[in-house]
Amino acid sequence: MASIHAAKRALRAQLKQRISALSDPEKLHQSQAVTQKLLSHKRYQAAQRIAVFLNMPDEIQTGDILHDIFRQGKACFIPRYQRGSNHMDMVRLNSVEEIKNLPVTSWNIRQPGEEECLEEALTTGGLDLVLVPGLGFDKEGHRLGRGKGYYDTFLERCNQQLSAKPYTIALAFQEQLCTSIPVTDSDFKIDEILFTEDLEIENN
Ligand SMILES: Nc1nc2c(c(=O)[nH]1)N(C=O)[C@@H](CNc1ccc(C(=O)N[C@@H](CCC(=O)O)C(=O)O)cc1)CN2
Ligand SMILES: Nc1ncnc2c1ncn2[C@@H]1O[C@H](COP(=O)(O)OP(=O)(O)OP(=O)(O)O)[C@@H](O)[C@H]1O
Ligand SMILES: [Mg+2]
Repeated sequence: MASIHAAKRALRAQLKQRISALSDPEKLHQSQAVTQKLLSHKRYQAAQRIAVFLNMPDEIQTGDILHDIFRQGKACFIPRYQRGSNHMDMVRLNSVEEIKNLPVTSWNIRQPGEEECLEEALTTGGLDLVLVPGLGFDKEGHRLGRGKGYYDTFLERCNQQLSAKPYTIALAFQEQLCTSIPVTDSDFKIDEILFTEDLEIENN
């Protein structure tokens, strides 16, 4: 167990370095390719309720996806995590314009303030699709996140509370593909990972 945590920590550091070496044009190019793949994906097109993250600088850029979700009239939910725990809710975002008015957390992520009373995906009809961020992925659908367990815990709650569990798609730069990711029992397997090139991975 301790060695898995150490292996995860080492791989996280390595992946952060690898991603930070990508230039802005390269990140933009890969983000556009992944976005195109997602927008033409059957699961995306059929989904009415979608959870999407507001990307950090080292993640696939989700701006065009957010615009498309609203253009298509789908319901959009974004993470609101609680610092110091592994609790995260997916809360309703009503328009793309709202994003720029959201406060920035100490980890530099835009998200609604805790005092705001917002529609929560899990109590108002669940989710059809969860777009999942992460630092690294392997072909089995294993995922390495940022080490706080927010998505693992959230997806576990989806399974407990929802009759239909959401489909999960991770969005990643090619550089985030690893030969294998060390995992424990609480790590959730992602249904599918979208990369730039012809490397898509399906796990069902
Ligand atoms: N765009 C985006 N939003 C997201 C996530 C994500 O991975 N991406 N999350 C997915 O979980 C949640 C936030 N989780 C996070 C977990 C760790 C760090 C982070 O930067 N940690 C520092 C070290 C923190 C510390 O130990 O004090 C670091 O990595 O340098 C950021 C976000 C919810 N929102
Ligand atoms: N379903 C769960 N319930 C309770 N604790 C969990 C759950 N999943 C993970 N954790 C705990 O969260 C911590 C971080 O887990 P892990 O190292 O897998 O993070 P991660 O998957 O990289 O992060 P994230 O999911 O936030 O992107 C671990 O201590 C783990 O035991
Ligand atoms: Mg995990």
